[in-house]
Amino acid sequence: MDFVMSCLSVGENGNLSIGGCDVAALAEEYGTPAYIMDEDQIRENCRVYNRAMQEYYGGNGIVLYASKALSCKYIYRMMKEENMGIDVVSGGEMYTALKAGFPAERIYFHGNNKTDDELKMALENGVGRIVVDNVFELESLNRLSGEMGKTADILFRIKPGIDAHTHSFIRTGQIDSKFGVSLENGEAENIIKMADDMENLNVVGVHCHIGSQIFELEPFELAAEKMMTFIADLKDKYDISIKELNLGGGYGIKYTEGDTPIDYDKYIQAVSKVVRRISEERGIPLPYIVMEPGRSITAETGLTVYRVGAVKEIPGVRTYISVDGGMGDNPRYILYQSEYEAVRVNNPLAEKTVTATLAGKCCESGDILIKDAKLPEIKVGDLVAVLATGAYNYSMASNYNRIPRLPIVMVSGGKSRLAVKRESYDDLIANDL
Ligand SMILES: Cc1ncc(COP(=O)(O)O)c(C=O)c1O
Ligand SMILES: N[C@@H](CCCC[NH3+])C(=O)O
Repeated sequence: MDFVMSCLSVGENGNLSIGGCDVAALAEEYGTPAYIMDEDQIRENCRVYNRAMQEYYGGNGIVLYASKALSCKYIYRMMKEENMGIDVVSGGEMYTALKAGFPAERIYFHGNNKTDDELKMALENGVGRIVVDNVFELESLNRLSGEMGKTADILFRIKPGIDAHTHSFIRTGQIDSKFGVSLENGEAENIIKMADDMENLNVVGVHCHIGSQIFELEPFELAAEKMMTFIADLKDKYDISIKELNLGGGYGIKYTEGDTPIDYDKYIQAVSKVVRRISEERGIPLPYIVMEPGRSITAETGLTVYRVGAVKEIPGVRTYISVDGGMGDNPRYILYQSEYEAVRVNNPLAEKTVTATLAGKCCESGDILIKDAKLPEIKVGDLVAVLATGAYNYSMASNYNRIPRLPIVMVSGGKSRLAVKRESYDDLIANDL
């Protein structure tokens, strides 16, 4: 039996090990609960994408890390070192990246309701691209750019009308979505024509993102086909040249044994064939390609280690194993009924003889990490690791019940260090007046 995360192994002492570090020793050193991430694996994932960009597009493009998956200064510094760009979706993410010294020109600013202050911040700092979502934003951006004496390089977020098979909350490419303008009814075409006449804006590209945790090739190929056709139509009809095509992220990862992600390399190869074919057929130059993977860069590189505080067997009904974290550090079950796998830190490959629900410590019945998890015998005091929590956990964490947020421990080559400190009770009251 294997782990769902390839960076895990079993150490000589029989404990779970990540990036050459004993998880029990890390739990001792940094306390529980804690996120533990394999830095080398994050870097390798970036390199897989950068190599694919080189191989299939001859390097004519950029890979952005969609930093909503996990945003902190440490990771932005890593992304800079790995020659990645980043996607930010709020003033807060942008601020964090800039404070980490991330180069502004490699930042793409997304969002369906950017405030004037956020747009000004992007313009002031020379953020590389602003991905415009709607006509109101377009007008604000043109006005603000004029007032500030700047020209903004923009892309448009477009709904290509593709319904990828994933949880309805994380689908974004279909017509009924709050994100972007739609291809179908001429909305996209109209807004681009409008922007083309605006003095302070430079229309550089188009963007789509069809959803997240997608396991199929076809929706990506279809999106690329629709977007390339749209680019060619704009050229034919209005002589508008779109130089940049941003195809978003969304590649699925392995949370449980049942998940069957495709090699990222294969997605990129398949999509590049579509892009090249339409470029030839329609006689338009190959656009500069942008990709925005988030989850697939960090999810499988991280785990969350918890300590068990209570085991409650309700005869004939269910057994609850309660740990010292929960929906505050991982809200994905309560939001999407997401599935995870957990292992006992000691002897993690022991036979799974127990079915029990791994519950959090929040005052909420739905505060569950894994419903009916398959586990080995677990007793109070044991350490349990929930796997593949490296994306959309820390970044979606809350202080519900005034529980301090967890630290992020990075491991690399058998050594560990803190990327984010554990919040203290004083941090919790720091803004209380
Ligand atoms: C615009 C945009 N780009 C990229 C991503 C990253 O998606 P994923 O983490 O699924 O790769 C998202 C999130 O779904 C997004 O909204
Ligand atoms: N936050 C989501 C995905 C949304 C992606 C952002 N558009 C998750 O945890 O799966």
